[in-house]
Amino acid sequence: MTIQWFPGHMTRARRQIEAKLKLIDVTIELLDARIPMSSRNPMVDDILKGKPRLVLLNKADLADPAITAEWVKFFTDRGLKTLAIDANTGTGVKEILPKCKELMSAKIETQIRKGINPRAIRGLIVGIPNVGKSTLINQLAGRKIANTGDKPGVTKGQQWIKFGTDMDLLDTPGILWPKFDDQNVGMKLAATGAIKEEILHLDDIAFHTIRYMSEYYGERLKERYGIEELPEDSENPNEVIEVMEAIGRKRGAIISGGRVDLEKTSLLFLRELRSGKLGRVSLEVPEEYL
Ligand SMILES: Nc1nc2c(ncn2[C@@H]2O[C@H](COP(=O)(O)OP(=O)(O)OP(=O)(O)O)[C@@H](O)[C@H]2O)c(=O)[nH]1
Repeated sequence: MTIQWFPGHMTRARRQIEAKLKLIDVTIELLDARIPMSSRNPMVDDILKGKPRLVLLNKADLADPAITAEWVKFFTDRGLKTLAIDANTGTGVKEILPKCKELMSAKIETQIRKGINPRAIRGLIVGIPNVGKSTLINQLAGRKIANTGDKPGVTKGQQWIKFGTDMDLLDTPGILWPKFDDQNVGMKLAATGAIKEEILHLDDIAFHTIRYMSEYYGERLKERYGIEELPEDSENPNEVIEVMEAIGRKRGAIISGGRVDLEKTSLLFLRELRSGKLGRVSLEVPEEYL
C-alpha cells in the first residue's frame, strides 16, 4: 500500500488506534526485523499509552540472524518482551500466546484469587504498512481473514478472531506511520519495499543500500557480482558508484556508448536484494541507537 502521510491522516490513524485500545488488553507491535527502528513509529510509546506490549520482529527469515538476535536483546533490555518471527511460514508464532499471557499474568492471578474466571486476553496488532500485519492475523487464525489494505479512514465492522481459547484478536490491525521526514529512514523503508520506490529515486535507494552493504556485507557483493575492489571509504560517493557500475556491467545493464545504466542496475539490484538472492541482510544495527 502506498501512503502519503499528511497530518490529517496521522490524526485520523491515531484516533482509530485509540478507539481500538479501549477494547483490548495487550498490543502486539510488529516491526520489520531488517530495519526495526526505521519501521517503528516514532510516537509509538505515546500512542499505545503504556498498554502491555509485545514486540515482534517480523520477516526474520529475510534478516541477518545474528543481527536479529542483537535486536531482540536491544528491545528486551528496554523492558519490552520481544520475539523474532516469520509470519509467512509461522516460525516463532507459537510463542506469541505464552508471551501475552506473561504480560497479563499479574491481572490473571488477581482475577483467579478473587474467584473470577479470567476471560480471553484481547489483543491488537499494530504496525506500519506492509510490515506483515494481515499475514500474521491470517497465520494466527489458521485461515484467511484479514485482507491487505485496512485503509485509515475507512470504517469497517470489527470482529474478534479466536486465537485458541485464551486469546482473541481484533481482525483489523492498527496502522501506524513510519518516520517520513528522515531521508535515511526513507531509503531503508524503500529498500525493503515498505514504501513504493516512486516516492524516492531508485538510484538513490540502491546507492544507499550498496554503500551500507559494502561496509557490512562486502563479501556477498564480491561473490555475487564478481567485484574485485570494495570501497576503501564508503563515504566517498565515487567509490560506491564504481561498485554500482560493476554490478551493472555484471548484469548487462549497458546503454549506448558502453555506459552503465544506473537506473536499470538499481532496479535489478533491489529486486535481487528483496528476493533474498543476496542472502539474509539487515540494514541497521542496534549500535546506531545506543
Ligand atoms: N518473507 C516474508 N514476507 C512476509 C512476512 N510477513 C509478511 N510478508 C510479506 O509482506 C508483504 C506485506 O504483508 P501484509 O500482511 O500484506 O502487510 P500489512 O502490514 O498487512 O500491509 P498493509 O495492508 O499495507 O498495512 C506480503 O507480500 C507478505 O507476503 C514474513 O515474515 N516473511
